[in-house]
Amino acid sequence: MNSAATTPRSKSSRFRPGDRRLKRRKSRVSTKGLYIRAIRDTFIKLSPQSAIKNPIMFLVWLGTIITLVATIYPPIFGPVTQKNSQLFNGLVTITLFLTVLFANFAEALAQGRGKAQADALRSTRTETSAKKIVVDGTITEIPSTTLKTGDTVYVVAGDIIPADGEVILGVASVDESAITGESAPVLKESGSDVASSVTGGTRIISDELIIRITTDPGKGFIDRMIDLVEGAERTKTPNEMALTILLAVLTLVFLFVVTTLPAFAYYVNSPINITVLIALLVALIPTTIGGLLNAIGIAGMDRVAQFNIIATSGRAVEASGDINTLILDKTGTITLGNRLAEAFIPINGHSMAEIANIALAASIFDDTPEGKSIVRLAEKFGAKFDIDRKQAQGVEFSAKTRMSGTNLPGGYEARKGAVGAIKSFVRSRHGKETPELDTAYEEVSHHGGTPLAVCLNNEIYGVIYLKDIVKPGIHERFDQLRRMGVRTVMLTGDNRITAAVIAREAGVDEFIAEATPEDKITVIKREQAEGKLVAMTGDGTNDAPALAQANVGVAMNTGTQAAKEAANMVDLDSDPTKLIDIVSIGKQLLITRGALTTFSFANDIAKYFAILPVIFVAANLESLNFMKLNSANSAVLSALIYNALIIPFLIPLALKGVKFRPLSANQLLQRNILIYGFGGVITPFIAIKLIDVLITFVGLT
Ligand SMILES: Nc1ncnc2c1ncn2[C@@H]1O[C@H](COP(=O)(O)OP(=O)(O)OP(=O)(O)O)[C@@H](O)[C@H]1O
Ligand SMILES: [K+]
Ligand SMILES: [Mg+2]
Repeated sequence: MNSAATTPRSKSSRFRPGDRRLKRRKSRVSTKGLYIRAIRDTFIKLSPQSAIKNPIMFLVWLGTIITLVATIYPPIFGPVTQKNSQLFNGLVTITLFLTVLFANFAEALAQGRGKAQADALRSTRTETSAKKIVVDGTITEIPSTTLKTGDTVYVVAGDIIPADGEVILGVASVDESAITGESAPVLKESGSDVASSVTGGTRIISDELIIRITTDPGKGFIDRMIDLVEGAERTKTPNEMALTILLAVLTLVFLFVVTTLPAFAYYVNSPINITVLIALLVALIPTTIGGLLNAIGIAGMDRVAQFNIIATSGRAVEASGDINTLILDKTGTITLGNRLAEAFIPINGHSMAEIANIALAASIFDDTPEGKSIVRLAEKFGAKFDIDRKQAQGVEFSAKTRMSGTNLPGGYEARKGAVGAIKSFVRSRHGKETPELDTAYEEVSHHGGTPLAVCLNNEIYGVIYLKDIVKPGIHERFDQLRRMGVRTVMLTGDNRITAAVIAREAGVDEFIAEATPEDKITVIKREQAEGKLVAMTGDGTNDAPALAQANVGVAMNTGTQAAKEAANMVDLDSDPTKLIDIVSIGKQLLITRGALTTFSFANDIAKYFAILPVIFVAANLESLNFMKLNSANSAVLSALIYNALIIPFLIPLALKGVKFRPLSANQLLQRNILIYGFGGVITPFIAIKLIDVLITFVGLT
């Protein structure tokens, strides 16, 4: 952390109480277009190269072809009976084909939104030319796609910034709506930690800038964003891999069972035909979750994108659902962050005028919002700075020194800062500390304010009260997190008392006061050593190592390139509280997948009971047919129709995610088993019975 952390970011300063600022990225595509595209992709996905990527559905696809052959030429797999009629084979074929199409459609629909977003992004990235500054200082125009890391370019109002980079000279306003969807221009200037990074594809709307390019062609932020929303880079996450393997193993087991059935059936004198065997196989293998698994993952990434967050990997999104510890800083994240000087408290017999004068002198070069507000307050008290500015020299604030000030002519040093920092400053100059200082500083701290001690050389004049307010609603959000089993740790450079007061008011579980930027990484490592997953936000260059170390590191879009590269998510709105939403989205993704897996497995039990009696009907195991389905054929068909229809039925749930409640992992598990496990067993019995009655009524079997 550095001075950047105390500067309200251009965007978070627009935070209004109660305003969640989670306006969603406006969808630039029509729903109709989305569906047309999804239907087209549904059929493209039937190609073998594409179909094989989903082994479960591929097996169904193979089964469809076999039953199709049996439909065209029924005697091919044995004598034609009523159980093996052309009509029955044909109906099974259609049902199986629909099953494959439904699964393809689910995936295509999930991908569709991302593809549409990618198209929109591509259209903003027109082929631009760049004004490259060459060694002798002259400018040559080259295509922006040939720019490399380290090149220097010149841009002027109206130009599109040709590639990602850092401003090295100039101040200008930039329209970043192409990436953030936010129309208000953002100020960019060199030297500033938070405002010096620019993104290729955005447009400069005033003044001019000189930019050093920080990415190679095709590797820029917008390129990465396109790859991501399009799903080009989507590799299966570890969780998805594990589930895919489980599903594959289950499928193999069922495949084995089903292929050994004919021998067994023959033994009990009840030969089975191939169509029924395939139907049984398809009913048993986990087609529901197999068909929806990819859609769930893609939709999770998409939900993150809708919150204006760029996640660089699906793994990060999932990890955010497993987070145990959330590290947040105080100023600007938990509090509103526009700390303003509220009062001066003179001590040691000094007057209000004296402290106001020294505070003014110590703040005259301080550009932080704190510094500026101190100047305003001091001037209200009639303080004046009548020394020639050129004779004085500013001492910039840093989170490490925790103070700032001005060196005045004649060797005078005016300083203000954290009480501990000023105490040691005064001590090093053989000044004395008084109990009055502690009284004043404790009073401010007990109000949750930040006390700044003011001194001139070795004499302390008093305390400035910087007022800061806990964001409304933050307490409830931490309560939610606690219910989800997530611990929150507040890290602040402020003193222990202030930290304790704010921590209590905000309801965080733990706080660390007088923290240096390095402490962030220490805390992360400590938590990780205990086997915990940690999430944090940051924006400064010195946050980069911690962002990289955290399991989920969210960089602010206003932050430096270093921070953005180290993080695995970038928040385009630069709202540090969004970390809380990210955790919720991740949890929802994991829960949705878990719920639908449970439902899928539970479903198969019922289908098994619907079909099994059919197979052993000749063996007089009629007692197995407790569902009293009309006929063998209608039982098989009903189970298959249910098996197909359940996929489109669950698509909305897979894409939207199951209703999310902030509960602990254990409570969630219990809830899910109850709803999706129990429901998953009951639903198909009822549905299959209904379908059986219906198809018998219309005379299909
Ligand atoms: N402009 C400033 N001049 C002098 N001292 C400052 C200034 N801004 C902050 N301080 C002091 O330095 C301390 C550390 O600042 P730092 O930015 O590291 O932490 P913070 O803003 O209090 O909390 P957080 O880390 O949550 O942002 C502050 O608590 C305050 O006492
Ligand atoms: K199934
Ligand atoms: Mg700060």
